Amino acid sequence: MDSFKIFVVEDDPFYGKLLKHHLNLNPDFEVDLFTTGQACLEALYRKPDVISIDYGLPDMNGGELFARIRDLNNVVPIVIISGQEDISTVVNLLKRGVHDYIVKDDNTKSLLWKSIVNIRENSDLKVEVESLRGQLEEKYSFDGIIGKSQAMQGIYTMLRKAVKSNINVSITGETGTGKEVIARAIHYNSERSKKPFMAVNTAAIPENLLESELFGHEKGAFTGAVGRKAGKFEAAKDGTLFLDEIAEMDLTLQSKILRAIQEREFTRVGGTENIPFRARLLTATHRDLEVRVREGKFREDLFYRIMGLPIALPALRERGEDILLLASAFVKQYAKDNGLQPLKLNKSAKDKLLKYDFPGNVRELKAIIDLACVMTETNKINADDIIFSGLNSPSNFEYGSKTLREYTREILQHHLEKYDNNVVQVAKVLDMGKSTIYNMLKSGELQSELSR
Ligand SMILES: Nc1ncnc2c1ncn2[C@@H]1O[C@H](COP(=O)(O)OP(=O)(O)OP(=O)(O)O)[C@@H](O)[C@H]1O
Repeated sequence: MDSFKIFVVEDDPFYGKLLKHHLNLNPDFEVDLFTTGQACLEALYRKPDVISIDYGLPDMNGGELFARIRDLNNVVPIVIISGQEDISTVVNLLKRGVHDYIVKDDNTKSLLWKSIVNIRENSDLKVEVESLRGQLEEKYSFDGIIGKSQAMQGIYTMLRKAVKSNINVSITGETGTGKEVIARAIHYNSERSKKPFMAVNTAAIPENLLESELFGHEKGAFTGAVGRKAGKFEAAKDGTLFLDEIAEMDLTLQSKILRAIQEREFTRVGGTENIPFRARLLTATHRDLEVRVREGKFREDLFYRIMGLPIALPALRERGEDILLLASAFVKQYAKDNGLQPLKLNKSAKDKLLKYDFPGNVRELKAIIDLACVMTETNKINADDIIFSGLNSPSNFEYGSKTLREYTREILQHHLEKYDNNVVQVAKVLDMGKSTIYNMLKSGELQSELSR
């Protein structure tokens, strides 16, 4: 950790040395002593991390010195040490941005120590928060979305419109096309970027728990509701709420969502209080919602409410050479994450990728590339290293007389048993959307211990 630079301005040389000696007990503290305000001002170019000022200096009082420091450096935290008689003046200085004040008595040196430790911890935290924020913004900036194809250019145009307004956005696209990536990019590039982003995959949560997950519940609302809990609508505050797989929601819940959007308020399960809904709403589905409306499975009024700005993500097979851009980025990422020498795709591997139709889209491409990086024995990835996974492999059609759906069901059933019906784990191992598995469980096509 870097040393923490402290300026102590104290005209009494004995007392100054006492403070310096005490603070120097911390090996991370680097303390400089000044006996006049002027000397401190002249040293400001050395960028102290904190300045402690004695209020009664001979050449200017603490208030003046504070003001002159602020002219030159408007961030460095300042602590003022004063006698009893100056307290009211110093308290006023707190309102003008002085960080802390300490009355001169026997406790001064330990109080100063505590105050400086506090300031330091906060500044470390600030740096951490800023860097995390930076990482998030980088990850979900438009630059983080890979793709130059004509089809993606249209998406960027819509994205630019989405980030400039507050309109609801409905994202559609096959599984694995990047709907969540787009939702995050909208949030992190909008003026709400510093506010919460709450994502809920409505298909991944059992129906009987979903209402409470979305709207929260009061204590005792149902068996197991031991305390009051805020739902995602509340936790999103004035940030962004992303409802993924919205088409899967049942009709009763759809009407509750409609009320929250229309009236901009909702109630917790088991509660009566109206809670305001202030977040921006983004939704996504891999289904054709119009068809669901025609089938009577999705409310028409809700459909129009959430539609807002529709963004329809193209399937990967419609993005031409973006396949190679994404593949190269995933190869680079894999090598970086695993501390390997740079890896490259050779021409035969690229040709093989371009001929495949990627039913699992970008997610599937990533899984194929990760596997290829494991398979290769050199720093080149060849066609042989590109293996289309069990679920989507074209060769599977050639075996026996089963349909791909039947093979999928068998593989999933096997994995569910192997992983104790842990859907999240199975989805991860097979690198497929959780919702597909949940849907097959719901429809009875798959069986878990829980549903048997
Ligand atoms: N344009 C892109 N650039 C970089 N990575 C992408 C892009 N699109 C998708 N990905 C990556 O592909 C994977 C799947 O993306 P995501 O989860 O957003 O898809 P989805 O459409 O929401 O899937 P599902 O329908 O299953 O919920 C993620 O690892 C994501 O980071």
